[in-house]
Amino acid sequence: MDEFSFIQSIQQSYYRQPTLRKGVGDDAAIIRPSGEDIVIAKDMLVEHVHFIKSAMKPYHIGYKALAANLSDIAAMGATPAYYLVAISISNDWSNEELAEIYNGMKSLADRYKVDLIGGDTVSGTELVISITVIGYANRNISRLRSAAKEGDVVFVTGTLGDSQAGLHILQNAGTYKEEEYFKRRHQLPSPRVEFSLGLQQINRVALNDISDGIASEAHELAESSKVGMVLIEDKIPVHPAYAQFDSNLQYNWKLFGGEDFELLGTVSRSDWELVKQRAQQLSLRLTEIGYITNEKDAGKVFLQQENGKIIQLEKKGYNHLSR
Ligand SMILES: Nc1ncnc2c1ncn2[C@@H]1O[C@H](COP(=O)(O)OP(=O)(O)OP(=O)(O)O)[C@@H](O)[C@H]1O
Ligand SMILES: Cc1ncc(C[n+]2csc(CCOP(=O)(O)O)c2C)c(N)n1
Ligand SMILES: [Mg+2]
Ligand SMILES: [Mg+2]
Ligand SMILES: [Mg+2]
Repeated sequence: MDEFSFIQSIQQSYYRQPTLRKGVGDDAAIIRPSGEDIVIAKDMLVEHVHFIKSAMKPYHIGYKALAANLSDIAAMGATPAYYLVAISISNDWSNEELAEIYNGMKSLADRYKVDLIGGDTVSGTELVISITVIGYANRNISRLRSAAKEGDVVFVTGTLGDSQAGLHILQNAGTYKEEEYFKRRHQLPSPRVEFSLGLQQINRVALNDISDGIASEAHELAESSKVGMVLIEDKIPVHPAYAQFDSNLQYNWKLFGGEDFELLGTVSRSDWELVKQRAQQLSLRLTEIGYITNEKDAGKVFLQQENGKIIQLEKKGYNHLSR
């Protein structure tokens, strides 16, 4: 298969988004938006950095690449509409494996009615997938990291540490409880798009998705909003079978592990009930894990430990350029 037949093979036979004027097949795509804010995000997945062939099937790689991007759109309170895929492919990936990568993306794209409208294809030394996702957001709502205010409730969806626990299981043979659950959380993460869209009635919710670990994302919120944040350690939600792992691993994965793609947020106490209702309607676990303090702690995150002691949390997490 050559470059042109590959592009032919990945094209959608029809598009679902009404604002599309031109999709795949010209020098660029054209969208004619209808008055909402346009939200654009990009995230890459790189072989040996984000995945290794032994832990991730091609389908998982495509799925996770799009999930990471949809997660950023969810963290902005937006409705995803389009995606573009740039892919660099090395010789050790077969046509069938490439098709499976696209099938993984397609399954999430179908679920959210997101159209593939462009991209680029090159040969390279390893597999690199760079996705751009485009969505729409209501002009009157804010989901910015800078939106947190003193007195806000700090919440998180789902459970934390699962993805790194899954990677650990995939890399260390053994017997584990709920092995399939943890592997799935690593290979097929769920972007919290429906939950985020369910909050449209609330004007102000500060949101950030957890890609690098909650400690890192909590700092991004606190810095951006110029407030302090207190997280209560024993409220940080974990799966019941998480207790099987070494306690140091548990601590590190839930705070600094990343790739859970859950949403960390803050909202006023008066809107908190509505947020809880939305999660309940989706059967999504949602936990109050802390609160926002004032500007004298600007940019700082504290952890209230199980013994009651409060320590300052380091801005530590997955960091590509830490050397
Ligand atoms: N190489 C780059 N060039 C231009 N802007 C960048 C670059 N890398 C990141 N950014 C921008 O920096 C901001 C933060 O990006 P970052 O990738 O940390 O966010 P994220 O996608 O939420 O996190 P993660 O990549 O861990 O999922 C975004 O506005 C992003 O577009
Ligand atoms: C083989 C292998 N080793 C390590 C990891 C863990 N990992 C890689 S990138 C990342 C943070 C998110 O990346 P980004 O900041 O680019 O969104 C994490 C937690 C993995 N998934 N696979
Ligand atoms: Mg990013
Ligand atoms: Mg993000
Ligand atoms: Mg991201």
